[in-house]
Amino acid sequence: MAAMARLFRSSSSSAVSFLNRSLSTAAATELKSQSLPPRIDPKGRNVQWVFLGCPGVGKGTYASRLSTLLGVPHIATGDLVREELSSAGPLSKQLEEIVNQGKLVSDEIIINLLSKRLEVGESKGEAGFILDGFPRTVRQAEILTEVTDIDLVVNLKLPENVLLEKCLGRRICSQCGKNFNVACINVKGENGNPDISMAPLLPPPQCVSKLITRSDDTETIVKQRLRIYDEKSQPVEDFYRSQGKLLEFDLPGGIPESWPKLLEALNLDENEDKQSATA
Ligand SMILES: Nc1ncnc2c1ncn2[C@@H]1O[C@H](COP(=O)(O)OP(=O)(O)O)[C@@H](O)[C@H]1O
Repeated sequence: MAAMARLFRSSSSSAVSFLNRSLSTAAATELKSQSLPPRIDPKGRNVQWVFLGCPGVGKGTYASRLSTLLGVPHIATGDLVREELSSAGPLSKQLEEIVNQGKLVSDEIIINLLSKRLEVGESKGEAGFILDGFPRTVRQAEILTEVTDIDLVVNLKLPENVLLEKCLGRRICSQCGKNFNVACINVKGENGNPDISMAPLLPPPQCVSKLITRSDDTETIVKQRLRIYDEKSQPVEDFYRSQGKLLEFDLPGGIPESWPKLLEALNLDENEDKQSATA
């Protein structure tokens, strides 16, 4: 990640102006040759990963767990948007309208927010990254390809009716920021797919009175976000599939069933990696 931020800056006075320029020109081609070494995890793998998946699939949950395990930052563009939205800055009103209609923020704005986040990370010496919610359009994916090498793209999948229930059950503690889910999901598998059950992820007593629901987690807006995912983000899956970087992962259930299987699919061992990551 520091590599990515440095790469942006090496061609211009700031990462923000670099990324903005790359939206309108093909300037990034020249930069590609200046790539810096990526972050390598203790087992010798690169950790410059992207998490794809529909709203509510659990990208944030699994990306965040993996970021702790591998010692790389979890960067969620949805969080960057929400931070900007609540900051009462110049973009705040505009972002609120877009997000509450379930639409995507413009590539320009999202790249600005991501660049700023990368610069902060660079100043702290961060290396590697797990991106969650970016790229969400083929244009964003193309820009990312110009500025850094992505090693792996994990595509998390759940049936649409489960996604809707999960979004509607999502709750966030306004104090500690942790995510919970009050939905109790039991969905019969269709067309030969297995049944899916997910126990609620309930908050501890100290969070109960502080729970909030995201303003875009209403049925109408979630359905709109799912529709927009199909239209704008599904092609991003194809983009990475054609490069052989896509790992498809059908979530078998909630965290207790899915987490060990995801680690297995990624060829990671929780205990071993924790030890070597901290060695
Ligand atoms: N890469 C992106 N491009 C455009 N808009 C984005 C991007 N990432 C986040 N957003 C905006 O922030 C909102 C919330 O994002 P996120 O928390 O990732 O939600 P979701 O649960 O829909 O995946 C999105 O609906 C969209 O308006």
